[in-house]
Amino acid sequence: MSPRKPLTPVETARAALLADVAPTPIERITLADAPGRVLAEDLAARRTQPPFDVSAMDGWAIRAADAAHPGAVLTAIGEAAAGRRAAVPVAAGEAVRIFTGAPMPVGADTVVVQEATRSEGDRVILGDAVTPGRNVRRAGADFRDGEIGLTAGTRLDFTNLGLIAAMNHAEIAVHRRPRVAILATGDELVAPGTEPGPDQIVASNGVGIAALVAAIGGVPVELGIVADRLDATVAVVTAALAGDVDVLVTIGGASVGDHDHVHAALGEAGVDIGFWKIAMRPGKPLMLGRRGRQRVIGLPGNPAASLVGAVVFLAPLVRALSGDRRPVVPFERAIAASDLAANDERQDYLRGTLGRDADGRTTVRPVDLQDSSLLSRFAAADALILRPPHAPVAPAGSPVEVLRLR
Ligand SMILES: Nc1nc2c(c(=O)[nH]1)N[C@H]1C(S)=C(S)[C@@H](COP(=O)(O)OP(=O)(O)OC[C@H]3O[C@@H](n4cnc5c(N)ncnc54)[C@H](O)[C@@H]3O)O[C@H]1N2
Ligand code: MOO
Repeated sequence: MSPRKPLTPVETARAALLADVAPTPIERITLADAPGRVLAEDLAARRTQPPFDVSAMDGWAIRAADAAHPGAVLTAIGEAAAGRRAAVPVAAGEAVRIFTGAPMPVGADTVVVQEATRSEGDRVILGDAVTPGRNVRRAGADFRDGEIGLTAGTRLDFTNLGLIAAMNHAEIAVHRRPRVAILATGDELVAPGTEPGPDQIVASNGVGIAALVAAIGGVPVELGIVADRLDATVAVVTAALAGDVDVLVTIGGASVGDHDHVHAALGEAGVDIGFWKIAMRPGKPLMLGRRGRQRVIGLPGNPAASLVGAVVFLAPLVRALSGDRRPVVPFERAIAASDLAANDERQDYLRGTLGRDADGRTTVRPVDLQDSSLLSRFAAADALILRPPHAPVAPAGSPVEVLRLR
């Protein structure tokens, strides 16, 4: 046997995967369809907000100079409400009844909250002296006409869609959702809900991968299960790549056994495999390839290897194809709640559960069993704990890097 080729470091493989991703073509959508999508253009305000000075409170619009002394008495001359400005300007000694969101009347510069006043007929009696400009929101305080409010590459959600609406865009340009075909391979697999034969199991990885793809804004395209035969695998892969998919994900058959045909099948289907065998655990036999603008990710069959491979490679790829300029979600700091063993040359992604210590710091504890076949332990985890290659023992209490799964 030939000596073993060194495994490719995760970061090397991922950098190559993401280096020249061209985002999918642009389409225009309404704001109702926008959550989870990524803006494909810089978006400028089509108006100034607020468009005029507005009152921040219910009260009286006055000239501050009239309230330089406590107990000043003014004459009420009209009303201004949100959507309806006062008909008359405010002159010295006058006040306009005003409500939150109403345009400031001409002549007035300050709003006195109603709780600080008393009125008798058309007389308004003020309390303490007021600060000029108080309770007035200036025109343009939020944004001005022509200003860029959001830049291309921004992922759209509840925090920024209101801004787009307020800037008066009803439609926006986004990148089309990346289409991700998902193909399971293996004679042992049957679809969920069917009765497995004596030596079979239920295919489960594709379900989780489809859910991940959908959650990050892609469109999963289920291709079902192909048998462990080279000709059948070549046929399905070729047909899949002839379709309108941006990414093909295969599951299983990635290793070196006599029934692992994916590497050969991808080659026969014209896929150029740039990487096979990554220095990671789980997920070592993972493949990264391309055919023209289409990308192929060959995930290993063990469930945790499939899902971790999808988190580490597929999710950033789908985000990058969507136009997201920060496709790799950074790990965050947590405190190990138990001792972590020293690591070998494969970057480890331990399944773990998050918690909090007495000081309010985020803690993480590996689940009891880390075998890559265990779906129950993956479902129990809410984070991956990163153990870099050759990391020394990390005693309980040491800082570690984690990635939240939910
Ligand atoms: N001699 C070696 N053997 C193995 C190596 C190695 O380096 N040398 N690597 C091991 C590692 S690491 C992994 S991971 C597995 C991956 O193997 P494959 O990608 O070829 O996966 P399969 O053999 O097809 O399946 C492995 C396991 O996963 C189950 N499976 C497959 N697909 C699904 C699915 N869609 N849903 C649920 N479960 C699935 C399958 O039944 C097997 O039990 O190789 C090691 N071997
Ligand atoms: O990727 Mo394999 O599941 O590490 O054992």
